[in-house]
Amino acid sequence: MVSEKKEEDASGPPIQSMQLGVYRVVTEASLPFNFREQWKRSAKLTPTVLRLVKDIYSSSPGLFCLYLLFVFWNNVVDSTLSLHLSGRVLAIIEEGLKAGRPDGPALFQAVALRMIGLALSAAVEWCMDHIYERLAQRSDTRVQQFVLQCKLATDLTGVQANISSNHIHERLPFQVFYYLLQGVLYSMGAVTQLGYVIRLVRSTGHGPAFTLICIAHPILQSTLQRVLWSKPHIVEADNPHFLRKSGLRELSDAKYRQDIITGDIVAYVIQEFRRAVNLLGDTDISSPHDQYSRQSGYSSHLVTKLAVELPMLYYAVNSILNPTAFSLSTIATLHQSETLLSYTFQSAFSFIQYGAHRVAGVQALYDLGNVAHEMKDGDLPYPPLDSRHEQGMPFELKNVSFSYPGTTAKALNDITLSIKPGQLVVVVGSNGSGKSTIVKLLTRLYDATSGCILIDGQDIKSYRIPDLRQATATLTQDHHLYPLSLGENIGLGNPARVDDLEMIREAARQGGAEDMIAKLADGLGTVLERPRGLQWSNLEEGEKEGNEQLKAAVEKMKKEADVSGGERQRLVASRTFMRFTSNTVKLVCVDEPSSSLDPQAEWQLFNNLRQVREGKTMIFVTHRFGHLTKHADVILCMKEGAIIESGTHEELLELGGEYCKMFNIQAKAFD
Ligand SMILES: Nc1ncnc2c1ncn2[C@@H]1O[C@H](COP(=O)(O)OP(=O)(O)OP(=O)(O)O)[C@@H](O)[C@H]1O
Repeated sequence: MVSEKKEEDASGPPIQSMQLGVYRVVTEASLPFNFREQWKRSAKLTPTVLRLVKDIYSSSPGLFCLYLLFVFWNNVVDSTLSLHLSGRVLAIIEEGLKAGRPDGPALFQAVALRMIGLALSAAVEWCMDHIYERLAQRSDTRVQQFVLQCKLATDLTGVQANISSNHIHERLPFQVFYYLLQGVLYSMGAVTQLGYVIRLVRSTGHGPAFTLICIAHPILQSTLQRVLWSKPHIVEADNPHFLRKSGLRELSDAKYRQDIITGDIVAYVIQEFRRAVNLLGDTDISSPHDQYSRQSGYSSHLVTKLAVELPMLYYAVNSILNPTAFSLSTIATLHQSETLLSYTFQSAFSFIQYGAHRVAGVQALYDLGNVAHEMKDGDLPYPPLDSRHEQGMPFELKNVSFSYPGTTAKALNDITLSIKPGQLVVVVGSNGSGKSTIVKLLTRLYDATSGCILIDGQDIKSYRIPDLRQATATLTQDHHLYPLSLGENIGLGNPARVDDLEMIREAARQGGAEDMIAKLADGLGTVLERPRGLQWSNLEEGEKEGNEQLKAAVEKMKKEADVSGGERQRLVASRTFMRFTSNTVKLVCVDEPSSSLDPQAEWQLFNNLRQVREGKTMIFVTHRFGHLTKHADVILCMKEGAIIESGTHEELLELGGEYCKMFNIQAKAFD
């Protein structure tokens, strides 16, 4: 079922949405060709093309020039030269046939020349392939470095606003460069081949009609065929039965095994899958691109097909009307030229159709470097030279409200609060009450939407961000292990001492990870999260059977060590202890890091953290009342983005409010 609907868009070209089977497809509406518009759009992309060419050139100037030379030879010179040399061989053969005696030396010379041409062409292609990969890899590395720098420099607000930048493929710039190069060369090739064909046709006494017939097929194909790839488009599967069927199919994934088995829902899943299939019926689920192409009607399909045979019809008609017009060798040469010309024109047209779209992809990559960083850096050093920060970082929050980027709901609502240097603050409250958010604002991962946060009487935004980062240690349950060695994972808590094994071991002891590291065969050298794609095999079990050597090779592949959730938390905690070795930390924020830790490990972790408390303000977010709340200088109890109670454990119990209620629920469990 196909339906098309045009939508007016205030800025940019109008868009149209259509239903193709189970997909909703939104594209730019097809407008009548407007040269000025096209020119304006292409001109906008010129700086991107120039930057792209400059980038590829700078990645290796020598290889770049050599590659251009070879590609020019291959696409422009070689094809026309091959036509000419093959044509000569055919002409000599034909003359020999007519005379009844072949001209041996001339034929030998022509064939030898054609062979030399072929050998040269193969050599150029071989070199081109090698240079292509080298040049491409150098370009990829530059792109990877650029993307890495841009992404690492992006703050959380930028990350949240730029979801699409995750899908960048490093080969894209080189592929587009190659594509543009091909486009230019195909166009040049088209001109030279056209020149050759016109000359050949003239020499046989035929006019431009035959030349037009040669290029009719590519022209008709590019104008009559509907190609979705040639325009910007969005595809979304929106058929509810198709979506349900896909969701149910995914339940066979290994990650759901345990839930499916324990839930005993196999029969339900199969029955629902069958139901979804029945409801979906014969609705087209094939690729939307194929469905879009199939929309070109039968007549355009037929016309395009017929156009391929036009030159043949021309020879046939001429052989009746004017039997001496074409010799067989001329027909063979013309047929060869016409095939080549048709292919070249087709490629040149496709370049014109897709070029702008592909360059826009590179533009999106370059735009990564222009992501506006919401987080503006200040110029005050931290800690201020004249302050009393030996005790820890002091805070003053004045009417602070905050909504996450792209949302309107207030995660924090009008918070006013004072934290003295060196205080141990414990934040408690129900899920979603804003506990983690407050920590994110104090560590300047986000800026308040309204109100202000002062450190030592100065706006948090006026301090230099790198100084604040160095003065802060965080430990949350959201931390991840890096795909690096365990030693680096811990050592990077203090990058300046990442190689100091003694310090790393001590941090591992404090974080409770010492014993688990000792159990691993590679110890601190173990890499837990191996970067994806570094080892794989496409062997089926049957292929290994009977081939002992292959089996042994597979067994030899490095098995990835794995650790439990609690052990991961211990490793991350060790990284935080390593951070303290920098002696710059004035604020420690610990956000519920103990969810997977056993009670002994949790108790040990908090004790070890309290032992390094000297000279640091400590903020703990927790759901568990016990070790921490008793030691807290102040407990903040949060609800719906606001602080509803604050005071010591005893004060809040006496108050008999929300904190007292939550404490009693936990205490009762042990009565
Ligand atoms: N990255 C985010 N984008 C949008 N909204 C968010 C984001 N993170 C949190 N929120 C929302 O902000 C509110 C406060 O969340 P926050 O994580 O601070 O709560 P919490 O008290 O720490 O909860 P929990 O006890 O469950 O960890 C919630 O409504 C949450 O849904």
